[in-house]
Amino acid sequence: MRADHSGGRKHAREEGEAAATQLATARAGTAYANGDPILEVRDLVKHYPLTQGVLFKKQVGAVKAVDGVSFDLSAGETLGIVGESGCGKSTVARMLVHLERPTAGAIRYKGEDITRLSGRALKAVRRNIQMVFQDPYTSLNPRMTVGDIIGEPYEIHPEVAPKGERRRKVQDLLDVVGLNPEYINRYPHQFSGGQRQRIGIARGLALNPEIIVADEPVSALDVSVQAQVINLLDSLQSEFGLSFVFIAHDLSIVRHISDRVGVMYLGRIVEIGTDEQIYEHPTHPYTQALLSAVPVPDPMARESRERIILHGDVPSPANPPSGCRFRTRCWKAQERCALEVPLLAVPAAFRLAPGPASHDSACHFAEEKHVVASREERDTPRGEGRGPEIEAPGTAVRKRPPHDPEAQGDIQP
Ligand SMILES: Nc1ncnc2c1ncn2[C@@H]1O[C@H](COP(=O)(O)OP(=O)(O)OP(=O)(O)O)[C@@H](O)[C@H]1O
Repeated sequence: MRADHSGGRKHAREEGEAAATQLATARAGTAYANGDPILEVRDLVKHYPLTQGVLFKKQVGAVKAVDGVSFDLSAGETLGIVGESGCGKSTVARMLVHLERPTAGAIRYKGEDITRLSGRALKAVRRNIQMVFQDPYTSLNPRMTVGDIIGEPYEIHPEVAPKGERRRKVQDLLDVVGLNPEYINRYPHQFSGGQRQRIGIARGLALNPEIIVADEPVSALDVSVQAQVINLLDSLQSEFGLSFVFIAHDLSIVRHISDRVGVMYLGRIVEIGTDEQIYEHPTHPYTQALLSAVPVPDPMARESRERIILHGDVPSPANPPSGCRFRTRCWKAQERCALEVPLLAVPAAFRLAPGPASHDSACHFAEEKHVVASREERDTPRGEGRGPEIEAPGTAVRKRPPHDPEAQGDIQP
């Protein structure tokens, strides 16, 4: 059934625009200038103890889920984090939003170490760093209305929206994410997957955060809906000056949205740089292998590229290899790789020759390899080497996401 809400749309839009201005103004006092590091993560570690025994538990080891991760996030930037399942991406995300306490390391927000904050100080910081979860089907409470779900954060932070203003604020947020504000009393099951993720995003925006940590926010969605949600995140970022940590295993999606990309393997970042550096000038063998596996729709480009097949499984994070963790699957591995942990830094070979290959890569034998089509190659017409892209009909980045009448037609009465 197609819901008709055209009458109230213009009014809702005007109100929504005012709301957007209000949200932006509310954050203006604390906003950092674009480019300043808003988040600095240093040597972050999360080890989960492995125990034995029922009555008397004895620690016999640890799952080294995250083992020395460092990166900066600049204001207004999107940092993508990619890697295979189990490499520690979600654990990093959970630590950033204080759902997990790090075993060691530091997270600095605007220069202040927030790692071990508690009580009021933690509450204040948490407001500014919000999370959007992976699965819109399970992350929304089916017994709560959309209005209650989006407005829930106001119970903990009533200073952001006093009781009398909450309904209006939630409606504004619905409008901001492209949903009809009149749907405020509906339940999650009455929405499609993409719409539910919009609801999750609206909840993430409720407290006017500066940083959004999005953990696989589109992995559970259909491809065409993925593009719509990505484009929504893109436009919200420009509108509210948000900084994103965007976690995903799909490299094409990460490229589409990220300014910089960090590649994780077995609890560590092995390579980090701008999207051009990582996708067009990767120097770490693991990044090259990951990129070589990205599906290429164009048959000619597909045939002409080299496919790197990695052998063996990812080792257990409870017992990672010595030295370089990737060495057991790496075709370049030598004795040194078992003995010395490669540092995440610009490799010596590229230090004196600045160029796109000159970026941080944790490999003793870092070497540039052209694996995916460059931007120019991708821009050439199909059939002449055009690479993968994300696009869905009618989803070009807009200043303000419109209500999506097609998707709203999905709503069940
Ligand atoms: N609470 C926990 N106790 C023990 N081990 C855990 C816990 N949470 C995560 N792990 C382990 O830590 C490692 C990293 O998990 P994490 O969920 O961060 O990986 P991921 O890269 O996000 O993978 P996915 O994409 O599948 O979610 C995995 O080996 C996982 O089994």
